[in-house]
Amino acid sequence: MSSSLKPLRWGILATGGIAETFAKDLLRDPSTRGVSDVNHVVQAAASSTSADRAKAFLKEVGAPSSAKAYGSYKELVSDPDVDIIYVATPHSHHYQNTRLCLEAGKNVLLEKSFTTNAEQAKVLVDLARQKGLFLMEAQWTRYFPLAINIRKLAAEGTLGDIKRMYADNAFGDDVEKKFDVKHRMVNPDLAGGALLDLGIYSILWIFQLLYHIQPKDKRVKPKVSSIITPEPRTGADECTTIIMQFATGAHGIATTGLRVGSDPDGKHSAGPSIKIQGTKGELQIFPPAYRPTQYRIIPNVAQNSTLEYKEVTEDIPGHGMFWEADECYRCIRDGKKESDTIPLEETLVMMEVMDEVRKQNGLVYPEAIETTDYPRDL
Ligand SMILES: NC(=O)C1=CN([C@@H]2O[C@H](COP(=O)(O)OP(=O)(O)OC[C@H]3O[C@@H](n4cnc5c(N)ncnc54)[C@H](OP(=O)(O)O)[C@@H]3O)[C@@H](O)[C@H]2O)C=CC1
Ligand SMILES: O=C1OC[C@@H](O)[C@H](O)[C@H]1O
Repeated sequence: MSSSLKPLRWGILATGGIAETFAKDLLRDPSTRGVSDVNHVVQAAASSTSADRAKAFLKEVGAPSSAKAYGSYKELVSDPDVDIIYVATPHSHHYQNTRLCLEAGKNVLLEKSFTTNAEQAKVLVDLARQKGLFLMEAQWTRYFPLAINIRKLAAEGTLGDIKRMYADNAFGDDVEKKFDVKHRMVNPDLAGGALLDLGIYSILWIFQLLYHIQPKDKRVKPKVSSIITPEPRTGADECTTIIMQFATGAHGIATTGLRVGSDPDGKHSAGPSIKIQGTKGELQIFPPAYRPTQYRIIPNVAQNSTLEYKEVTEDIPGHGMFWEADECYRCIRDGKKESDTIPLEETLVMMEVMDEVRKQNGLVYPEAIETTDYPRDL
């Protein structure tokens, strides 16, 4: 597929599960999602394991034969033909890897959660600003048309004043059977645990409505109260519940966990996992919170709401990661250094909330991955 539009030449840093999904989405024809103003190119991929691994990755995702395969991240960031790097390593590595990219003058799309703590996030944000580079946290769900529609109708007051939200993103796995103690989902050395991996989606849904669409003076860090139950083998957080009170007075209750899930039978029998409760009505979103396709609106009859009950389904033509990539394309084309949909300031506040949750519960990761020292071998 050729395009007359200027290409955005992507470098993929790491060759794991999500890197593969992302690269495949990048290579989808944009017209299948009704988009005609972007031109993504997979220019190169790097694996810290070997160049062969990067080569196999490029083949697997269907990249053009001209795409370069590197056996180290350093080689990737030195490639002058790469415009932007997608960092897809575990959370523990985000700070070191992204700093490597920024120091080399590359724009970055960084997987969630941005870093292990807010201090690291601040260093990256300051560095990107100082160097005039584009930097964005890959909160892909915010770019779904479904999420854009929900933010819009809430901002227009369709639900009335939003007073409370519940948001759950949890898996119901047999943890010991599914995750070896070294697995990134439970391994503290990789900043594993429910909070940074899954809980961030519960928090991001609450932030979209109770923070992002609010007037500027209401966009301040919420009060936070939380509890964590640790995973018995590793001490990573296994079940985490957070209550936030925002400047509007609204409450946001974010839950996450590894052992009891949002959608136990995978058929939505357990109902919605996100509830946005306004004075005129409630909007409910069905799981999974990270890739939702269905919501419904329920009128609040006690307040004579004129809202009508409505169910909406929005299918996704692929996995859905291309929408955040399209945002990167447009921002870079237009000379923007960050996205309005997840501003760096909001990423920092979300990181501060997660720091607070960890502090309240004594959850610390190893010093090597909490430090802002650079460079550091992990
Ligand atoms: N947006 C989304 O829907 C999803 C986002 N994620 C996020 O993406 C990131 C990666 O997750 P995922 O792809 O599932 O993870 P994987 O374990 O599948 O892949 C991580 C990759 O990182 C590289 N890596 C470098 N150092 C290490 C190390 N010490 N241990 C393990 N891997 C290392 C490896 O690639 P190589 O050998 O090539 O260097 C590895 O394949 C996380 O931040 C996670 O939160 C994950 C799943 C879904
Ligand atoms: O971001 C994510 O969304 C999907 C989950 O499967 C994954 O663990 C998480 O990292």
